[in-house]
Amino acid sequence: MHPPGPLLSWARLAIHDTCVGPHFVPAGTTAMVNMWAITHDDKVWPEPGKFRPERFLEDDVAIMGSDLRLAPFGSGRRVCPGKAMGLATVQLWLAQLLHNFEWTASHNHAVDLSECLKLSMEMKQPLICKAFPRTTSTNQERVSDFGGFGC
Ligand code: HEM
Repeated sequence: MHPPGPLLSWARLAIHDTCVGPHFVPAGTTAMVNMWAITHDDKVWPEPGKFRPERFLEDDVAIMGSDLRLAPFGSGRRVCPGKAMGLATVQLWLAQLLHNFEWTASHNHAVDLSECLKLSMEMKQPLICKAFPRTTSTNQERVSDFGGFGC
């Protein structure tokens, strides 16, 4: 829903006249896929602005490129060749962070999911949260305020 690369692909050049749905695309046209617009279109995703991860339990959506409602790695012959590695790496980071720390929002900084469009999609406001190690006996010792990246 928040594609890290909002403009999915680098520019593509139509080398022949062609049609995409009802749209005629003449040869020589440069085109880009705006994945951000697709994932924020309420005709495609009900209430796209809401953080509702359970939507993926209700509707099984393939993310490897065969379902164009959500294709963070692109699709077709130029699909990301690192998609399996990317998924495994992100899942490993996330699992390790959740396994080793308990996370809470910072009292002083509310979670703000606003986005800032750059070459990649960044958070407008840094995500500030507190991490408590799960391994300490009290489990209450504050380790750090973790500041994510923002614009
Ligand atoms: C979460 C991690 C990743 C995301 C979200 C991602 C996303 C993307 C996207 C959207 C494209 C453009 C696809 C298109 O044009 O249709 C792409 C292309 C590409 N990615 Fe990734 N990628 C990730 C990880 C990786 C990794 C780990 C590697 C290599 C080890 C990699 C290598 C490439 C290459 C070489 C291309 C260009 C493919 C081509 O133009 O033929 N990516 N990636």
